Amino acid sequence: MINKESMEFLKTGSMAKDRNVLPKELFERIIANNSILIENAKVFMDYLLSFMQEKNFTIILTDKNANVLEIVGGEYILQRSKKDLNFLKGAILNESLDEKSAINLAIKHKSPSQVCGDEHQEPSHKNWSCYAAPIMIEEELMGTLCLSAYTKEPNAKALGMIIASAKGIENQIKNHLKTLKIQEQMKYQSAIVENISEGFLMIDNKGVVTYLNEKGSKILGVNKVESIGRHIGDLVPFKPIILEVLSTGKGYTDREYVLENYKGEKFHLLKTANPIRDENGELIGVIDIFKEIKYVKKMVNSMLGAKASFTFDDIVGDSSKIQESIAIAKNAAQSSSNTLILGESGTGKELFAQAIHNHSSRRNGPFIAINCAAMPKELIESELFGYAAGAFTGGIKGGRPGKFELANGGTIFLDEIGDMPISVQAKLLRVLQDRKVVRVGGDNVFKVDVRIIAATNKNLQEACKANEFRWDIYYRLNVLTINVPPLRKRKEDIEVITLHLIKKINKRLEKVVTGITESALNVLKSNSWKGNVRELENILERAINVCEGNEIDIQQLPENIISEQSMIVDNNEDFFEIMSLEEMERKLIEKILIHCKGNISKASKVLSVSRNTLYNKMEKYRLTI
Ligand SMILES: Nc1ncnc2c1ncn2[C@@H]1O[C@H](COP(=O)(O)OP(=O)(O)OP(=O)(O)O)[C@@H](O)[C@H]1O
Repeated sequence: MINKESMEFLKTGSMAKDRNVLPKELFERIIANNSILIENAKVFMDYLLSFMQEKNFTIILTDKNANVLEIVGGEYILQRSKKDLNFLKGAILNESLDEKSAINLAIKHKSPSQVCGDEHQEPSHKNWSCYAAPIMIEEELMGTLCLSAYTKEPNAKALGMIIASAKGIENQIKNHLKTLKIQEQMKYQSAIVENISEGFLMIDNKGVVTYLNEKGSKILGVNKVESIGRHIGDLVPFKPIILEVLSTGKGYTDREYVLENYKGEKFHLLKTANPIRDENGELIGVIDIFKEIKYVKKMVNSMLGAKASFTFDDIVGDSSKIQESIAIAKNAAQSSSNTLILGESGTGKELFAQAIHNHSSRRNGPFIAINCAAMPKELIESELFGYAAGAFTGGIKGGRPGKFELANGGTIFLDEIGDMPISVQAKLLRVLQDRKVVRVGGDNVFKVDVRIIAATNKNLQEACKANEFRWDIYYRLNVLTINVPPLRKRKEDIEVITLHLIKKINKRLEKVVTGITESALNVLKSNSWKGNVRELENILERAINVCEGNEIDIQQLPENIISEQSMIVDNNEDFFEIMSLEEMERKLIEKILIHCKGNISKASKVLSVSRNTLYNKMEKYRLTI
């Protein structure tokens, strides 16, 4: 209670020196910066106030610069301390003339201090005894706590009390900071767990869900918030395998599972579950991470490069035959129907298959190619359809998806389909009919969305007649058919393909070959190309490797190609004589000249060189008519 006398004093009593008070905005900023200090100190300040019997004191809290942040005390004593000591929120005490005040000393020495009665320098302070203690966190000063009693007499317990309270505040702040750190970490952790593409489930040792992320709740078909606190067995319509980890104490990595939730949604998952143990090794829960296999496959495909790199622009050739094939293939790209590409080996069937895929709506999906002839018969089935966990000894634990599953959402290219073993064809028929795959040794049926392109250099109808290939498969594959013509039936394409391949190989081998001489090109044009474009590519690669100039010449071509040309000229004559390439060229020109009875125009036509080139060669080899 403020009595009459006291009121009188407040009106007339001597005032503390008029000292600075922080401007409002700056004070608000300082308050915000010291919010943790204030929040934790306030509890102690209120407690101290209620604990003390006498009410002739105030308790103030300052920041590290002696700015008053908080003040508590009885109403009268607050007014009095305001007048005598400038104790009010926002006051700047370090500018006090009284450098020897308890607060300034505690700040300066970072240790508790007490200043009583006449020890004060300021006259208005002399009726007070002050006790201050620094508040330190990790050796850094945060502020001070000060008790000022309106009495000259020192109080034996006051300093001890203020030191203990400052220590209490320090501990409180440390805990507060720890909690904030933990909260922040948890925020990060939950941000991570919420943003991963996998489902994340945590149960305690009784099987009760303690955490489930958004993705996990989608897969399990349950409400994320409502699941917390419920037993996992009550949430799903199947026996949760995560409970096995609780009973065995053993986790597992990347096991494959197919689950169906209460909504009837089916998920094909790869699961990893691990027990959580406390510091004594006691099992306290299980963490379960499950990812949808379709994303795993996508990743596998992108890492294995299961992509089609060629487009129709890569199919070189101006002949009407190849242009016709390209037009049919472009049409095929617009549909998802099964497609059969027929052509001799090396004609570019895979090139066509890739171009079709890249031109189709599945271009962003995988392109998976498998050569049925290059694979041991026993492996084809599991390569194509995968195998279930434990299907055979030696198989990877947990099973493996096959090419059809990996091609989901894209295209599968079955090269050399004519070589597919008859035993595997029945299973292939099922995929062709209803796009369903059953792994070897398994019974789960996986639906796949795959476009099938098959290719062969065999006559499939003949193979069907010989019971080596199933008619039903043949008819299903033969929905759209593309015939890729052999190179010998489109000789007009040889020049443009050669130039295209030279560029391509040159780049790959980092060579400087830019072209081919006319005579070398003519040799190529008259070859029969049993191995088609692949053979041409190989011959050019070999030539570029041995070419020292920047044009490929006859000398760099293999002998069998040149001799094939001379055989055409004189196929009655055995050609086993060993001779140099130049000799061979000379002999060839000589034969042609004889064959054409010295007619230069005719001979140059047969040799496919200009008259000038022929004259030059004749001069070089000293040939006359
Ligand atoms: N028209 C073309 N233009 C450019 N390059 C071509 C052309 N045709 C084929 N090639 C190239 O020839 C090589 C063989 O082509 P590809 O592998 O597609 O033939 P294939 O018919 O599938 O062979 P196989 O029957 O032996 O599997 C590849 O390097 C390909 O790029």
